[in-house]
Amino acid sequence: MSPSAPLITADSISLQLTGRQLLKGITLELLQGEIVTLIGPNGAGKTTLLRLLLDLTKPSSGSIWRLPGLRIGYMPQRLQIDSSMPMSVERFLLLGQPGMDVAQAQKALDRVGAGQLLKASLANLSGGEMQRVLLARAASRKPQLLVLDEPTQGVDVGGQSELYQLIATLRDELGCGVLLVSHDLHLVMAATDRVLCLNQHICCHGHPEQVSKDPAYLELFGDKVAPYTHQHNHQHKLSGDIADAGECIHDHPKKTPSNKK
Ligand SMILES: Nc1ncnc2c1ncn2[C@@H]1O[C@H](COP(=O)(O)OP(=O)(O)OP(=O)(O)O)[C@@H](O)[C@H]1O
Repeated sequence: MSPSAPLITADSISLQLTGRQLLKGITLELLQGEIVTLIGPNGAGKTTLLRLLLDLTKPSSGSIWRLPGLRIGYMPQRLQIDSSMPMSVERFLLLGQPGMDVAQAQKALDRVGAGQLLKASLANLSGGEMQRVLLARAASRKPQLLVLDEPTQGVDVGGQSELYQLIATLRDELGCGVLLVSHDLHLVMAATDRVLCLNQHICCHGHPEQVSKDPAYLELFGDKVAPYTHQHNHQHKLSGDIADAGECIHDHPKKTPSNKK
């Protein structure tokens, strides 16, 4: 497979659930070896879009193509752990992963700088340790695509930069594509190839450096490299729907959201 072979292609996908339009007209391409970051405000549909791409939910319209036999490593946004049920990190890494042995579990932890945690109890991990263990599990089966839903949740700012650096290193080592959801645009800028800004539809997209000079981007994010605040010049109803019948009043880049430069 060539370094930039398509892994997943979505063509005009939309999703309506219980009468609400959650996603509208999303077209995107995920390529091998590329880190794509999905940003957007709470409730923008980021997790919902991941679920569609992972084939956990079907779109109401549009189509999604996946590379046949695509191996995906998924890191969920949060993991509910019942503290009354003790589970070691080792057991968690082996659980539901047939063919994986303790040596491979150790290697997966070493890869994310958490080798010392093999025998630790999952319930006692710090926020940063837990994110590394989740990342180790997602990356443990040589995925062609890593899908990471807010991988730095609960991690302090210094730890967040380290984690993003680690994700870029994993991409280089595994040669996989990466799709990650993040709220902290300023931190992911350095470790991402392409940004997709989602608010039910794709508001803007492109290479971070190109996008950071793009008037549409500046209109959305301002020109400060500061903690990410999301601003739109269109209104959303309480339901989350766009008030003006789905039409944006800001200009959209003409390119399709692929990495065609
Ligand atoms: N199964 C469902 N049925 C109905 N509505 C849903 C369903 N799943 C999600 N939603 C709604 O879709 C919207 C988008 O949710 P989603 O979790 O995708 O947002 P998000 O961008 O990931 O948000 P956050 O940044 O807060 O994690 C929300 O308003 C949510 O309530």
